[in-house]
Amino acid sequence: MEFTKMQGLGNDFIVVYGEQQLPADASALARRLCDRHFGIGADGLVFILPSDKGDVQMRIINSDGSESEQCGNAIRCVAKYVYDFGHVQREQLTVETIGAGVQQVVVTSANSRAAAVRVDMGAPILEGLQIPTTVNANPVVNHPIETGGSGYRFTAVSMGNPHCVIYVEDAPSFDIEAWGPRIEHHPLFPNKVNVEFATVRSREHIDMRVWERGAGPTLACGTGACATLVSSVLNGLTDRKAVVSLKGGDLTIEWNEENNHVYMTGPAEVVYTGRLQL
Ligand SMILES: N[C@@H](CCC[C@H](N)C(=O)O)C(=O)O
Repeated sequence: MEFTKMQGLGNDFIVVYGEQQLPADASALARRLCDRHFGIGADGLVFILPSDKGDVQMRIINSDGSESEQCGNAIRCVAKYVYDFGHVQREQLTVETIGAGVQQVVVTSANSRAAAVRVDMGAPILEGLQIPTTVNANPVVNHPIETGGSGYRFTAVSMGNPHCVIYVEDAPSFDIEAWGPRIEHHPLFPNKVNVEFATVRSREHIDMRVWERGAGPTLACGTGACATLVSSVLNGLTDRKAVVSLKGGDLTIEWNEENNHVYMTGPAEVVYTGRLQL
């Protein structure tokens, strides 16, 4: 099986193209291949599959073997893959996802390669039970969460996958390893949750660190950056367009007032291509 190692702001994926459907052993394969010592090493295993609704379908399996409904950094990698390798020779293309429908993607190219990718990530889901959280409110903003006496407050947003945004004094130095896993598995979130720890620096700039459901600490999370911007607008902390700075770099996120859609712009890179001995 051929694969391509790709990354978006250091959120890294093993990308497989050419399968007709998700392999039955995709979960076990992800656990094995994503292992950083005994496998290739990645945050997730991504399959680019045929689609009858868009140009391609994306399926993303986290490094723990669980499937996610959506992944912002992987969508940009998928767009770059199909554009750079000539599978879709258009700068505007569509990617079908499990949790967020068909997404419109625009590639900006340089020397016939995708240099930046802008994704219409669709409308955020703000209704508590749909996110899902057990909090029956719409939206779920600045809600208390008790975990080991922490007394944090969170805002919940789904971008197709669930997110819990918590504001802290200094996100870059925050101990996400201590708090991330407790909140990921908290009973408030029946499908578990991705956890974003954010610090608003100005109305156009947010620092964020992420603990991902099924993957742990990663260098960046596209859907997490979108959820953080939406949360920051709901809390009156930022304007509707801001740069979200992650450990792996910056994403520009905009929540459009007219159509309610969230737009994410950022890079994607090919690291290398290889062949798997299965
Ligand atoms: N890194 C991703 C999100 C990947 C899936 C996530 N761990 C989940 O389980 O929902 C992104 O860039 O959005």
